[in-house]
Amino acid sequence: MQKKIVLLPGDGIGPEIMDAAVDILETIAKKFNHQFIFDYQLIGGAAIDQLNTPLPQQTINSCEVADAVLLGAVGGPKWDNNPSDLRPERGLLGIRKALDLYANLRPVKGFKQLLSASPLKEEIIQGSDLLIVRELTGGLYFGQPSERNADQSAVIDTLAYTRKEMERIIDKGFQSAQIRNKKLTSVDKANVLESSKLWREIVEEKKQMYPDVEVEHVLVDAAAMKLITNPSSFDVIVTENMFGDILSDEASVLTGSLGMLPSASLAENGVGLYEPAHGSAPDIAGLGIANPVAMLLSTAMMLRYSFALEEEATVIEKAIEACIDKGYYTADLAVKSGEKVSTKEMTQAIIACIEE
Ligand SMILES: NC(=O)c1ccc[n+]([C@@H]2O[C@H](COP(=O)([O-])OP(=O)(O)OC[C@H]3O[C@@H](n4cnc5c(N)ncnc54)[C@H](O)[C@@H]3O)[C@@H](O)[C@H]2O)c1
Ligand SMILES: CC(C)[C@H](C(=O)O)[C@@H](O)C(=O)O
Ligand SMILES: [Mg+2]
Repeated sequence: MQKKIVLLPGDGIGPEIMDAAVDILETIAKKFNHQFIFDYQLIGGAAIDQLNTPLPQQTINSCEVADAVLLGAVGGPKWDNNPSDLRPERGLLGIRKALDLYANLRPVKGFKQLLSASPLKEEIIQGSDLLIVRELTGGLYFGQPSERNADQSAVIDTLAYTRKEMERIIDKGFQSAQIRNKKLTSVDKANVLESSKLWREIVEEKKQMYPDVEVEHVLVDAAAMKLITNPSSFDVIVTENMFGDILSDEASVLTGSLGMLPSASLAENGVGLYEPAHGSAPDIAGLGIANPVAMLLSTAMMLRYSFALEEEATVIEKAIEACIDKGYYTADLAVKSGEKVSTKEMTQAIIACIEE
């Protein structure tokens, strides 16, 4: 199989974990006789530095004709004081919007060998396996107006959604539950927000179409609490953009580190962008110690969802698990025993397992 993949390393640890993804993809290509053609493009701070824009048109054009897109991370203190339209994060939001990547799937499944790496009690996280289905192209992130008034004495952000935007992500939530454990938790703030009231009505309407799925509504504040007191009560969580952003970082605690959480961002037309849930980790950038697992699990998701290469995806996931079983871990994981390794060493260990 021949596939063209756009690579957007971005900033901070982005290029370090992207190198890991490329090494793994080359190993998979060799083992299964595929050809992956890589097309490196700029996004985020790297693009601002070179082209004075966080999202060059060339990057959008390349993504539009690719079979899939892999993204590292964007952002960092260097650009934190830039005007809003020259922030690296604008590049990420822009590519999500340009490709209409409305459905962000963030699976949260811990490895049993890493139960002790979480600050939560092992008996609480044991058996937790959930999927956050986050709306990615609407809500507070994109609503207009979003601005300050002239004398800076007031500010407004807008939480806007159309019914259609809500319907398609809620459908994705139901469909995801159908192929998992058939339980859908819809998270909203319907006791306060008009947008959440419409959201809840749509979930109620839609549930007639998915009679095999059990549905519950949970307010976002309570959901935040339940996620770390009773995580195994969740199967699929569907929620709007901002709530999903916050809950997914919280959920990463179940796995021991934010560096373990992959994601897939999908459009209705089948286009997919794959990226770890974490950011550019400026505090450890350049040290060679970033955890590559979130990036590599995202790469496996790309093989599965965009290329239907189920076996290849499973080979990567199993190799990661085997390395964790052998005791390899990166510095972000607070495990008690094993061998602490660098990004490159972890990647090499995973490659060795794939080649076995
Ligand atoms: N998708 C993205 O590109 C994305 C996501 C989140 C944040 N950001 C951006 O990243 C920058 C830093 O944000 P932040 O510090 O709030 O969040 P962050 O996710 O970058 O880091 C939070 C903490 O987790 C650690 N961490 C994250 N990923 C790790 C990995 N793979 N291995 C080891 N440790 C890891 C970091 O070292 C840090 O201590 C900001 O500019 C932010 O806007 C980008
Ligand atoms: C960097 C930022 C714009 C982004 C978001 O909020 O969506 C990030 O936190 C994420 O979770 O992918
Ligand atoms: Mg986030």
